[in-house]
Amino acid sequence: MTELFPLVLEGACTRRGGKDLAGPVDLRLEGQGASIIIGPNGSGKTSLLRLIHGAARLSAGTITWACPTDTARHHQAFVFQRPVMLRRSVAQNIAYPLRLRGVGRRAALDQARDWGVRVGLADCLDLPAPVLSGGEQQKLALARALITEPRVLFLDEPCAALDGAATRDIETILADAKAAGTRIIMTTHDIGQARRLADEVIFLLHGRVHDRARADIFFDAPATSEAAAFLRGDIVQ
Ligand SMILES: Nc1ncnc2c1ncn2[C@@H]1O[C@H](COP(=O)(O)OP(=O)(O)OP(=O)(O)O)[C@@H](O)[C@H]1O
Repeated sequence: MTELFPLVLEGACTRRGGKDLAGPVDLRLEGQGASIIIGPNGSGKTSLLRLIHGAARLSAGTITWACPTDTARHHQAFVFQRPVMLRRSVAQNIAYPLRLRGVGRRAALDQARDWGVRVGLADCLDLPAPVLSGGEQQKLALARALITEPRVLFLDEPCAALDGAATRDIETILADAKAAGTRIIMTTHDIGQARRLADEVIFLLHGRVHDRARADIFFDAPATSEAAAFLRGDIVQ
């Protein structure tokens, strides 16, 4: 199996309209577990995630996977805060990435139905996807991402608009994916969620990595006063 990691960022920046959205960032990511990116509003969490995934343009520095970048991209999936639903059934939505990869209609739909059941959408598989609730749409988005068996799953605030029950279901799906070997790189505003899911925390401030530590160390004894203040709920600028 092709090795994707370590992933190494050196002086990586992304700019838009003459403004640095994130960077410069130096980061080395190994191939296991869940890295959770946290930080104040506007600190660059989404921009960094998009940059690593290849959805934002690298304006300076380098991002190097252990394999060719195209190969790494093929093994990634990205889940957005507000998933885009195709005007098709739930099962057809979940099957869509397999169809794009050339899997036949029947085989893709069979797998999609399996994934739909796994994420708790068994009763909705034949409904039009746009009628689902926010939590159900996010479960669909996860099934649609996981059906390609990505080695790396990027998630940008996947539970931001969800209630507690839907959030718990999504976190269970993510924990299962991690246990099955999927590398998770995710942003969240929710410190409790970061505590529940993180193996390591990357704390951003002004587009840069201000602190990074194993999750237990970060939450018990953050190394910087800004991270400590953020965890207390203070406004950090
Ligand atoms: N398309 C864009 N064009 C110009 N500026 C942008 C764009 N997207 C984001 N920004 C700015 O870049 C900075 C980083 O934004 P980003 O969304 O990455 O931060 P964030 O930490 O994810 O924020 P939030 O917690 O509010 O979601 C912010 O100052 C934001 O206003």
